[in-house]
Order: sequence, then structure tokens, then C-alpha cells
Amino acid sequence: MANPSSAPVSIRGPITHVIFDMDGLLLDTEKFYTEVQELILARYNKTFDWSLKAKMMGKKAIEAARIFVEETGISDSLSAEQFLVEREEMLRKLFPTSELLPGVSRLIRHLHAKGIPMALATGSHRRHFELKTQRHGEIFSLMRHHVLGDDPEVKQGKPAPDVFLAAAKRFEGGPVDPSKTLVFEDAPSGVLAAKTAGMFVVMVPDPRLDKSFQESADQVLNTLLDFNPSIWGLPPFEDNGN
Ligand SMILES: O=P(O)(O)OC[C@H](O)CO
Ligand SMILES: [Mg+2]
Repeated sequence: MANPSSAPVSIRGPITHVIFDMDGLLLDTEKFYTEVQELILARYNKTFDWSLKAKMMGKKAIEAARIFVEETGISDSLSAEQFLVEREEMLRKLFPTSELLPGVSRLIRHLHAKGIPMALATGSHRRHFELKTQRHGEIFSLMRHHVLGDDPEVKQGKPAPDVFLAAAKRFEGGPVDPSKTLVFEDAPSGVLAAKTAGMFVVMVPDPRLDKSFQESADQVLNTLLDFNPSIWGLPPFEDNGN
């Protein structure tokens, strides 16, 4: 059950390994998907809403595309594959402008300095990952490995646990114990994937998502700036006494 960030929580873990989602958690890229999907739907006199967004986010591109054309009722006019081609040109221009979300740099640098092994587990495929991270190479290099949506071991996207299980397996001495692994996620599908993998999950949701999606998370934060490592048995920050 989720705990609001302000509520006292007992120590869980202790956590030895951390896995980060990317889109909407480390990078502010979810807004690009929203913008492009709104534009495409407007051509069909339809509007994009957050219940559809919740179903798409975190998923592999083709999985999200199928949901988009089917749920909006435009699949007779636009196939999932055509949708991906149509949005690609716009996304290719937007992704290189991606920015880190609040608290990302501080948290990743802290965990790296303390020797906590970190990995990335994203639904994004290699080509989009390269575009999104081109200005953030240093931060992403502090993780031990990156598991991407088009990795051969990721047979199914989130909410299947594949990407998190692959990330846990690739740590030195892996697979690491899922009950000692903490995942950071923004998407409902990602939270479910991490829980299915047996891991703890901190959710940092967009406030426009329905609150019911928070129920599966172990903790819910407004931003990563609110994360208190001590609660999870991780080394405290030294800049504010947490
Ligand atoms: O949230 P991520 O990092 O798993 O990315 C998934 C999609 O590419 C965007 O929703
Ligand atoms: Mg995400």
C-alpha cells in the first residue's frame, strides 16, 4: 500500500541495488509523447486524455501504438505501424531537448558515490534512448548497465517483469535478490512490472494520473527530491541530514 511521502514509514529492505525507469522518471520525455499524440488525434477530431496516457506509458513503442489506435477508434484509418512512422519525425526533433527531472542528478550521484549498484530498465528502444540521453551521457554512465525495450531478453514490455528481471540478472553476482532491489517508476505499468518481479517500488507519478494507480506502489513521492534513502537502509544524503 502506498505511503504519502510525508508519512512516517518503517525501514524496508535493506536495499542493496537500485533500478531506474527512464521516461517520466529520470527524463521529462513523457510530455513529448503527450504533445505528439494530441496533435495526431486532433486530426481525427479526438482528444487525448490521461486514462489513455496511463495505459500507454512505460510500454514498448509498438505495444503503446496498438493501444493508441484501438482505444481511440482510429485503427481503420491509421495502423499502429503507421502511427509510429507519423510520430517519429516529431519525436526525433524533441528527444534531443530532453531534460533531467528534479532530484535525478543528486540521487544518482549520491548512490554512485556510496557504491550502490544502479541499472536502467526502460521501455524505450535503442534509437530513442540515444536521442534522449545525448546531453546526459555522464549521469547515465554512472549506472552499471542499461536494459532497453528492444533488448532480446525483454520479450514483453511492462507490466510484464522482463525488463526488471533482466536488469537484476546483469548485476555483478546476479541475479540480485528482488527483495533487496528498489525500483523507481512513474508509470502504472512499470509499478506493476516491478511488483511482479518481487521488487520494492517508489512511484513518482505525474499528478494528472488517477490516484488509484498509486495503490500498488510501496511509496509515492512528488519528486525524487523527496526521497529519503535512510528509510530503505541506503546511505543518507550528507547535504540535508536525511
Ligand atoms: O518509462 P520508460 O522509460 O519505460 O519508457 C517507456 C516509453 O518509451 C515511454 O512511455
Ligand atoms: Mg517511465
